[in-house]
Amino acid sequence: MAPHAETDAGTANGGGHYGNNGAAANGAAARPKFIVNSPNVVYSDSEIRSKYTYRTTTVTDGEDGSRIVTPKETVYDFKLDTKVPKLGVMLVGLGGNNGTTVTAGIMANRRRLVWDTRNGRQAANYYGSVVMGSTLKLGTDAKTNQDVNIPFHDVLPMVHPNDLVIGGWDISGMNLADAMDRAKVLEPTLKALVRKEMAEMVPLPSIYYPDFIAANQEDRADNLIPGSKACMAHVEQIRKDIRDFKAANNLDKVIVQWTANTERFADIVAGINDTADNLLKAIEAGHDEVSPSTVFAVACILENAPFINGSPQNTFVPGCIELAEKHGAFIGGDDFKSGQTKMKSALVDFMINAGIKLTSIASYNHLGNNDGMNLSSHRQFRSKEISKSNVVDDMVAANTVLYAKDEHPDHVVVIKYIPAVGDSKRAMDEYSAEIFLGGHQTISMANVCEDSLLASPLIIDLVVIAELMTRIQWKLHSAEAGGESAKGYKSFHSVLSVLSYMLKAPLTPPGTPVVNALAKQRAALANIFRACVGLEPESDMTLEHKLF
Ligand SMILES: NC(=O)c1ccc[n+]([C@@H]2O[C@H](COP(=O)([O-])OP(=O)(O)OC[C@H]3O[C@@H](n4cnc5c(N)ncnc54)[C@H](O)[C@@H]3O)[C@@H](O)[C@H]2O)c1
Ligand SMILES: O=P([O-])([O-])O[C@@H]1[C@@H](O)[C@H](O)[C@@H](O)[C@H](O)[C@@H]1O
Repeated sequence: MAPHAETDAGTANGGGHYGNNGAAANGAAARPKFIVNSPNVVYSDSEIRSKYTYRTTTVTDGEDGSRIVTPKETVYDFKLDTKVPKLGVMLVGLGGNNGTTVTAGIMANRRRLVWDTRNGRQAANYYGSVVMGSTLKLGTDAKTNQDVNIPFHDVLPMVHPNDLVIGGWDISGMNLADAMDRAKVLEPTLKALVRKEMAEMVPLPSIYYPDFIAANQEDRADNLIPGSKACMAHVEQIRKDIRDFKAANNLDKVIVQWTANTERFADIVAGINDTADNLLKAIEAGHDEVSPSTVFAVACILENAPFINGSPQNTFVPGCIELAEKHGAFIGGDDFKSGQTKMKSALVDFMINAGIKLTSIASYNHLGNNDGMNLSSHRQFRSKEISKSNVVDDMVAANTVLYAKDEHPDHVVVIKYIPAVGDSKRAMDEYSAEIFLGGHQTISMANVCEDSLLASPLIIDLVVIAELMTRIQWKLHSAEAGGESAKGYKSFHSVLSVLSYMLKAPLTPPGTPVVNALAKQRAALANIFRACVGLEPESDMTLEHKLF
């Protein structure tokens, strides 16, 4: 049977979000899916303003060694621009497994494609995207007293992924149809339906500094901007590419995301990449310790295009973070958290918060895609080993009942390259723990992760949420703030730690703690968006079901 063409204009991806596909993408203000009935929330044609009381608890040491716990309230004013922009996303590594998969996936959803598989007809979907595939609790039904849950995408006006305009760069000049074949991720029947559109897409030439990725990547490097180490010409070319892409597609904004190969870590060198000024000088001087990903990040910061790093290398050297802060540009990273590590962060969260003393984690996987081949080189593997290992640190440190200071579970990360399995990574993990009265619990897990089908929805979430964050501003409520400085609204800090749910090694503003616990990361995301429309955090206390 021939691949099924597009379904009729069904509702698969219609309504159910702010406006219809595209309707809100022309910069028009999106119609809210719900109205908050509160004196603290004011709606206008282009904004939602809310007054939000943020309640925390400070702990101080009492005189007798006790602890004094003081509830604290900070009143904020939030301002949300409800105009959903026409958004472009430029992927570095567009021709890779993730790049081709996310591009074809958005095409399939936009056209509501249905194709044949050996298990029957398959319709396009956005499963695995927290924004498009999950819900959050809005409140309790006044009549039935039951939870009312809404699509996550409906909580605030967000770009719909069907409306994204995609482009990007790759050191491989292969068109996306051939690159999709090279990736070996998608069903032939789906590929047939998007082949024509994919074949028309060819990645822009990119910068290639051989020392930063595995030597085994050299064969595909045939689409290059001249020059094998950092220089300002590279920064300016990338900036021009962003401007040209924005103009050619009549875009309001562009977000850039690194889904290119994992690089080795860059050495942090005083006088080279430790400050913004030194980093720019180092690029001007052609210093060979500046990586391609850092050059892309600098170009995006200077072009005011949010830049997200989906790989584990330390793209955001201190000078890069300082540059983003100076320019008020947004950055986020690092390393998509797609399958094995997402499971790890959830399982460790459960075990440690259940009072089970996790004593060791053996985290092995093998995969056979090009990412795996790149990671078969030790220096690139080391970047990944770090991001996959640090993901439990906060949960362990928070439980001083189970762990003494600086005590932590043994944790080994192994990644092997086995071409035969392709993109279908096999993860095998063993979690050993001590339980009651000297007992032991061992959890052994096999987890087959189709890496690009798991990572692609994260690429979408990172883009949609990062764009939304550019439209949220805050200030201390005037009654609290007093001085002139409180009168102007500010954006969130340049480092978008709110993206942590999608990332293995969340980048946070300098000096702030890293949270890896998966439930906390998702709660932070949902509750920050609730606060933007004046709603309290979801506490799950459900006193209404307990006190009567
Ligand atoms: N589940 C996942 O797939 C997953 C999860 C976490 C992180 N990642 C990371 O995402 C990245 C991409 O994964 P993938 O499976 O798509 O890998 P891939 O090797 O298939 O694709 C990477 C692409 O980047 C290109 N490239 C390399 N250097 C470049 C440069 N300087 N400029 C432009 N393009 C460049 C390569 O030619 C290739 O097409 C990897 O770093 C991987 O570690 C993937
Ligand atoms: O599934 P996950 O741990 O989140 O992430 C994946 C790793 O398990 C795998 O080893 C690596 O090759 C991929 O690039 C990705 O990082």
